[in-house]
Amino acid sequence: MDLRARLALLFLAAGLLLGLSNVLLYRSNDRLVEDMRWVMHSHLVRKEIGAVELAAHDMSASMRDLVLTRRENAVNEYVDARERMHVSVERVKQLVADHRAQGDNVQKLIALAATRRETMDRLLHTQQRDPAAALSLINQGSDREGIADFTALIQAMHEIEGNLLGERESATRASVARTQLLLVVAAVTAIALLGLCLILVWREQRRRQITEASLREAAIALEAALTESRGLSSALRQLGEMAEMLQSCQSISEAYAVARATLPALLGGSAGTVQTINASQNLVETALEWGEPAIARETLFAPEACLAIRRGQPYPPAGAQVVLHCQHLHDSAAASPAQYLCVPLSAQGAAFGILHVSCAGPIDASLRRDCIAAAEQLSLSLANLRLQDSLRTQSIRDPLTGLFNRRYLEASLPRELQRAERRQSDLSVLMLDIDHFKRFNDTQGHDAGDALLAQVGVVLAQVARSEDIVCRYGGEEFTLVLLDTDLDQALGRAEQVRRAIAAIDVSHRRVHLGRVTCSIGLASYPPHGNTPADLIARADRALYLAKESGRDRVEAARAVV
Ligand SMILES: Nc1nc2c(ncn2[C@@H]2O[C@H](COP(=O)(O)OP(=O)(O)OP(=O)(O)O)[C@@H](O)[C@H]2O)c(=O)[nH]1
Repeated sequence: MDLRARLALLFLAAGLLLGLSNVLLYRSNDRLVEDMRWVMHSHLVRKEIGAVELAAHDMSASMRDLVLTRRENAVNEYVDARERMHVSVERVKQLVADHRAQGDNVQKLIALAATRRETMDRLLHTQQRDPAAALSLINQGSDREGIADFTALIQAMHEIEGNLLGERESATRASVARTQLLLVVAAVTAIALLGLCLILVWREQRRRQITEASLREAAIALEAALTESRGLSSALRQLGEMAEMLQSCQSISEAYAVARATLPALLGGSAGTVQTINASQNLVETALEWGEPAIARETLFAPEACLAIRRGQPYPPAGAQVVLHCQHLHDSAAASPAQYLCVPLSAQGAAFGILHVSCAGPIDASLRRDCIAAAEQLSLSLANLRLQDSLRTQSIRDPLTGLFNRRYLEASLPRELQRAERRQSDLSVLMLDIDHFKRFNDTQGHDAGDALLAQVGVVLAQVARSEDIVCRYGGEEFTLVLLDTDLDQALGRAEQVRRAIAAIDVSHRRVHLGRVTCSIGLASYPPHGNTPADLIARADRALYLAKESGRDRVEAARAVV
């Protein structure tokens, strides 16, 4: 039942109760008025009986006064007392008409009063005719004839009326008490109902206040949710843009450029860095950074120094008490554990780096969420690009020496020749073969042969310029494409290579295997040909000549006639 219905019911009950108590009060009041009227009536009766007695007494006194003193005014006083007694007797008669006993007494009183008047009237006549005879009658007590009966009757009537008065006063007191009780009951009931109404209204008001407070809280929560949702949608949009851009990256450096451009805005208010574990898996290196770090950090550190890398999970964990700190952060991290976050960059469950952020204040839930989401995107993209890099490397590199393979040579030599043709520049091809490699293999073992090939690869990479293309052509044969290099320059470079190979002190499993030499044949564009096949064939033939001529030497192709 709602408040309005309850209040209506309560007011109805209050109305009924107050109406009932008013009716009872009204009736009780009527009764009280009636009782009081009867009390007044008894008082009046007693007063009139007293008036009759007084008039009778005055009649006797004035008669005696007349007879004894002959005072003229005494006659008038007698007449007045006589009249008063008559009037009072008549009044008493009217007043007690409702009461049988008093009614009977009144009849006697009328008779006795009449007798008293006759006795006194006779004495008055005697006084007027013969004062001495009147005096004699007074002295004989004639004036007191019937006075005893009269007085006794008056006493009896007084007593009856006194009893009646007592009863009526008791009834009046009872009426007063009843009325008072009713008044108290009505007042208490009214106060109780009023109190109940007040309690209901107060409870309703309290309920409304609570409802309003919860509505206000809900509105605040809604506003916060909206703000968070706006922030979330903005972060999602930025993350989406970053993911889209990362997808179009073809190299890790491009991915870092995208990350450098998007992370500062996405992780607003923070400073951060993306750091990756190097190929040797022993150092974490800085790939990119932004902002002024709130906590000083190392740019190069061991992977174990980062708890996020160790645990494979963001660190510090959300809401947990931080006891340990990442060792790549300086001591200030201990004083402000909530101000930094390291999120591992991982692929197939293995961490290959971290996204680290730090703030001047505590890192809030939304920044934490965005960091984790950004790290996921970066992980996916970087892992993908690393895989692509690795596949690309596998497809163009020789796994033993790390040099380009023959496939790469066959793809790049035509391109470089075209470019040389366009630029009208020179280009030379060196074919290099290790001397008596079979013998080396046979005497030192195949593994030692592999080690030698790897060392030759290292030396060739060292002596080559950055623009040179150094390939393992196959077996123990190597090819160097020297850009912008004419025949003379190529002869010089070839000699330099030969000496470098000859200088290798070959060792395998800490065992020195002696020296090794190589033979080199070279051909140049334009003098020896203008197609890759021509240049390779002529360089190969020059190599054959070098072998034939005793090995450990450089031979140039014969000029085309
Ligand atoms: N260990 C090792 N040996 C290889 C590899 N590829 C080719 N060989 C060996 O290289 C040797 C090449 O020998 P040959 O071409 O006959 O000539 P050579 O012994 O180098 O002698 P010359 O070229 O005449 O000086 C062969 O025994 C091959 O088995 C490789 O990847 N590793």
